[in-house]
Amino acid sequence: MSEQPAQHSCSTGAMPASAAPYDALLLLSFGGPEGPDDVVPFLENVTRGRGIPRERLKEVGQHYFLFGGVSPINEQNRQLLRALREDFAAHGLDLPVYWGNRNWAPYLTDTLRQVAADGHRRVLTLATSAYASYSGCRQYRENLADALAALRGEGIEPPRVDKLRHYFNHPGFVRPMVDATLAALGELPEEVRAGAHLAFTTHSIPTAAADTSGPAEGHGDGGAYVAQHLDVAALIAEAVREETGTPHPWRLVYQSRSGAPHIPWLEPDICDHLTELHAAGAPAAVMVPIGFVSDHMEVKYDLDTDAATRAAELGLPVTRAATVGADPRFAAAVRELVLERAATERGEHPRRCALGTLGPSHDLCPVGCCPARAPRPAAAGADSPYA
Ligand SMILES: CC1=C(CCC(=O)O)c2cc3nc(cc4[nH]c(cc5[nH]c(cc1n2)c(C)c5CCC(=O)O)c(CCC(=O)O)c4C)C(CCC(=O)O)=C3C
Ligand SMILES: [Fe+2]
Repeated sequence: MSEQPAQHSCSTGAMPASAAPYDALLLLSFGGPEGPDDVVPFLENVTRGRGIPRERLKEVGQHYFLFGGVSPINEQNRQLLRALREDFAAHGLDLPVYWGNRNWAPYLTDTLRQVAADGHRRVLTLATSAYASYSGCRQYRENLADALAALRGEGIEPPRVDKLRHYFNHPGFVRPMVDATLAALGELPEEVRAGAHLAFTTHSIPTAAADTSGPAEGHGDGGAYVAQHLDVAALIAEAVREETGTPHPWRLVYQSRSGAPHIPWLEPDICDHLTELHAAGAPAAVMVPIGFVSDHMEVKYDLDTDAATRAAELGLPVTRAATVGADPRFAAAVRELVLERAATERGEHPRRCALGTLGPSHDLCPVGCCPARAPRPAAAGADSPYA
């Protein structure tokens, strides 16, 4: 797919670069350890009250120690922050960008305290998860509610917080992944390239969470999480076919499973899938981590180390496509989404850009969207206890 920014853009040229009524953007992410001493406290933060088996935690700790105790995710977010600030400045959008995490410094509550101290009253949130699910959406909304409650407890009047719609099907998210898939195909030996399978991969979640992902009225169709990923996978596979003239077989597969073995999670696992592909005579595969926004630990360990080792044992040539990371097209997409939502909040009717079959996602998560097993207050949705 060629680079045609004008065609990719969903904002009209005449649209003023005004984010009003918003006065700040919050980049909200997972967080990760920055050294060996951080690993265990980080994992304690992640798993507090979440019932993850001890064996799994030891294993995950080892993944981090293999990389010197440093997760790539914080550096990825620093790069995304820079890309967003550069893009906003280049387009005359005067909107400060803050960064806060769920599980490690800079912690969300500290960031929102600073946002309030800087005098900002309406904050729009960009979460580093593109899809609907409890882990990727409502849990972040619960974290926002907790942070707002903490500020109230300190006598600080917290800002009003909204969250950008899911961006999985925005061209600024999909098109960099098309290019990355083409690049990863190009890294395969030429003689196996044309027959290569595309393994689109995302985080496995419990099937019960997948089935109830997205708005309550959509439950029953298998949930928004899988449907959204299938739409993105089909878009990328089709764009790759147009570009290469070759229809590469593809499948949506899963990785990074945790939880007790008797609880069903989404399958097949990427490693089992590679084994099956090899047994079925596939000459090669490209792993495309569409479920993730940056090349963080789930990508660097679970794909580049674990799945790559399995492929090497099998003798199956495998490459891995890059995630969008700080791609300027993704930064531009965030700007478009900010301007779109700001216009909607002002009562205007902006163009809402989306590729694929599902259409643009909702701005406000309705009541019952991606429900938690144990209900807790969640901000930035129709059931938010905050104005
Ligand atoms: C859907 C989803 C995303 C994608 C959306 C998003 O990006 O939000 C995601 C991202 C990430 N998950 C991450 C790390 C971990 N996730 C865990 C555990 C879990 N993830 C789950 C789901 C997801 N996770 C679930 C259902 C669990 C089990 C129970 C629970 O806790 O809900 C655990 C505990 C041990 C383990 O089970 O592996 C860790 C350490 C990191 C940081 C990587 C780094 O450091 O670079 C990132 C970006
Ligand atoms: Fe996770």
